[in-house]
Amino acid sequence: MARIQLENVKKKFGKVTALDGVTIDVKDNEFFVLFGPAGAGKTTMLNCIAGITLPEEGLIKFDGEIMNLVDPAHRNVAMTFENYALYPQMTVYDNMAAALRSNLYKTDEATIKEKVYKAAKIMKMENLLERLPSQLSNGQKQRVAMGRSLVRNPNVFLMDEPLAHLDAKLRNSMRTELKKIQADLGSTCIYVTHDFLEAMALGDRIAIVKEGRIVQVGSGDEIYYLPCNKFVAQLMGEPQINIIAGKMMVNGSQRQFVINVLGQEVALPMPEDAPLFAKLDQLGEVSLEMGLRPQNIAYRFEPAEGYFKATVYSYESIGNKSVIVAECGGYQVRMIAPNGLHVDIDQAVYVKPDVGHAMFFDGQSENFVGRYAEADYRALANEEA
Ligand SMILES: Nc1ncnc2c1ncn2[C@@H]1O[C@H](COP(=O)(O)OP(=O)(O)OP(=O)(O)O)[C@@H](O)[C@H]1O
Repeated sequence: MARIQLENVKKKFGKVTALDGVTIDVKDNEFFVLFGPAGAGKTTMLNCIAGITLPEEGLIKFDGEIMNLVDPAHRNVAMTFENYALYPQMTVYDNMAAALRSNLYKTDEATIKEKVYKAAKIMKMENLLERLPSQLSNGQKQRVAMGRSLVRNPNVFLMDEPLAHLDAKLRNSMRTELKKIQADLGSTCIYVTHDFLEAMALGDRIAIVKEGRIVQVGSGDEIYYLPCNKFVAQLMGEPQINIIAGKMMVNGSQRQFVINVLGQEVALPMPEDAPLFAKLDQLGEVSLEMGLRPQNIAYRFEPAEGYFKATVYSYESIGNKSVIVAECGGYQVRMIAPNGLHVDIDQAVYVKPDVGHAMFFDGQSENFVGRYAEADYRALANEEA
């Protein structure tokens, strides 16, 4: 297993810049997640590490050794592709054994058998070993592709959305299994996903990728609670964080976040947080955006003090919970609710933002300015580092 580094790696495809100076340092034995929107450059990063794609600039290092000119077969990486890449004419057993039988590894058949059965057991597919890929479901093919990586002892596992085609239940159990396997094998793993929960569950650290650049690297908690900008805050969370534009004002000794509701100024009283206010004061009276997670907006169906009247725009289940989207004075706010409520579209709902959990972004640059209880979250992030 190995430490994997990319230093200022650049890759263009024609006019498209896929990687625009990527630097990452993945520790030995780390589970490192690449998370970002489609087309951000995640797969290209894996391909550069595997040697399938040659970057125009920058270095790829394994344990400090420059690999740029080492061909893929000699990098000893195990890559699991989203499209499985199985040999159609070979049984599952032979697919899994293929790499070990190659000239490069020349493993004896008894060892191969032991390794294939061990991987098949982990992947819960001992009963599939005699089948051909055409006789497998997509989810089963995916497990074979993963199993094929597991039989090797590679420098690094590169996994490109390996669980994407599995149904939700299998995906959950495989996710737990994967993390366990990685810990047991003591392996370095670089894992691409679109799925926020998967990134949070698996990553020792997560790198946020946007337009060929690394925007932020940190533990899941660090990125979730202390996102470096609005883009990261919006990416990290399901349902997405609420963003409300406004200005911080002082009224006597009371801070207020003033927002515009249908042409009227509405002031939200802000609880005291001296370090946060000091940061905001430094900025002066600039436009801000307040980020408030859906779980930090309370709702009820009868009027109450401190609650704003809104109407239900949608009520939708997202698995084990639901999201109520409410419309209030031109704003749409997302809130978490239990499944199975009796809620009608357009009915009245009363909402109350718990602004004591807010984070703030500069309205112009969209960079993170500060948040409530920031020191506590920084301490949590340092503990995890
Ligand atoms: N072989 C190629 N030829 C031309 N353009 C490419 C090629 N491979 C990738 N690109 C482009 O490079 C950019 C990065 O692509 P990449 O596949 O790395 O993104 P990604 O983050 O993995 O996206 P997804 O999550 O959709 O797989 C995209 O704009 C893509 O269209």
